[in-house]
Amino acid sequence: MDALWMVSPLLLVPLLLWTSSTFTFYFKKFFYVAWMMFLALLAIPMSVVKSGGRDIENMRIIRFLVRHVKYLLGLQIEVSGQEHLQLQGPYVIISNHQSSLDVLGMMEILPDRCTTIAKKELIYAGTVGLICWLGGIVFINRKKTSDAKNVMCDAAKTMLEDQIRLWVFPEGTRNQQGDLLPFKKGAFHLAVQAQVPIIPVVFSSYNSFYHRKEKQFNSGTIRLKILPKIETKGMSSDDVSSLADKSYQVGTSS
Ligand SMILES: CCCCCCCCCCCCCCC(=O)SCCNC(=O)CCNC(=O)[C@H](O)C(C)(C)COP(=O)(O)OP(=O)(O)OC[C@H]1O[C@@H](n2cnc3c(N)ncnc32)[C@H](O)[C@@H]1OP(=O)(O)O
Ligand SMILES: CCCCCCCC/C=C\CCCCCCCC(=O)OC[C@@H](O)COP(=O)(O)O
Repeated sequence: MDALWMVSPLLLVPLLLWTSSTFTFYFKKFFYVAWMMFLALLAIPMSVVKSGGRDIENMRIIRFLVRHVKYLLGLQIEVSGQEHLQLQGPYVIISNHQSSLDVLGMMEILPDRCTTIAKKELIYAGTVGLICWLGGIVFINRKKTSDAKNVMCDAAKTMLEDQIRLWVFPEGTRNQQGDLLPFKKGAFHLAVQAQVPIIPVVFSSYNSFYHRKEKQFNSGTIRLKILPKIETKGMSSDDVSSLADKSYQVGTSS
């Protein structure tokens, strides 16, 4: 009987851990990274067999493999305005950026022949880095604006030559404050240089289920709103600032 009194509190420890929201936060975060690394490990040989190397068509494999992950994390994704993505040819998608969880929403609506611009550090993220490279993700060095600009100028040409769509996070970094950081200009130069439309996508705030600082990661719903295109035909580099301002207004009012 004495032994039972001693063991019972010990048995409570894992139970308390399991129900603690901090434990759930770390568990889900760890699981998310580990599972994405595992999925990337599957996607690498599939991509090499399908395309023989770096090819935007590999994004189809990534999209297919990632779509179930939301269920494993207790998340639902609701999409509105899907019709705005039904455009022929290249375009630039811009969206707000809260967390690495944005990848789930991105893969929910990612059109064919669409890849993204990412910080170059991502390429070192193990299997995830390698599959990003195989998926044609365009890596930029944010610390060297001139390098980043050159890469994006080349991307504008490739978009037209290879009929590619690009997803850019114009805030340039993650932001969980529920507002929009000032927009960087790269996405707008890109769209103007390629003379292609911009399609804004707004992710709803994750604050109702996910808080990095407070270590909370509950079940919840991500709402993705795809907005009508913003034309850039006939615009020049002189119009980039006003285009960025207009896109920012559209984003904040949606
Ligand atoms: C199976 C499992 C698989 C799992 C794999 C899942 C794969 C999914 C991966 C998802 C990855 C998501 C990654 C997201 C990120 O990494 S976000 C961070 C990286 N992205 C960005 O930073 C994009 C936004 N940033 C920009 O566009 C910037 O403008 C940048 C080009 C980087 C330059 O930075 P900076 O100097 O800080 O910005 P400014 O905007 O102030 O620009 C300075 C001046 O340069 C002019 N400029 C900018 N770009 C251009 C250009 N392309 N051409 C000409 N000129 C340009 C700009 O106008 C400024 O000059 P002025 O002040 O206007 O005179
Ligand atoms: C060698 C092992 C290294 C392990 C690293 C794990 C990498 C993460 C793995 C899986 C996560 C799922 C896909 C992640 C892709 C999302 C990338 C992302 O969101 O990058 C943040 C970037 O936009 C802005 O960066 P900052 O906010 O400026 O900082």
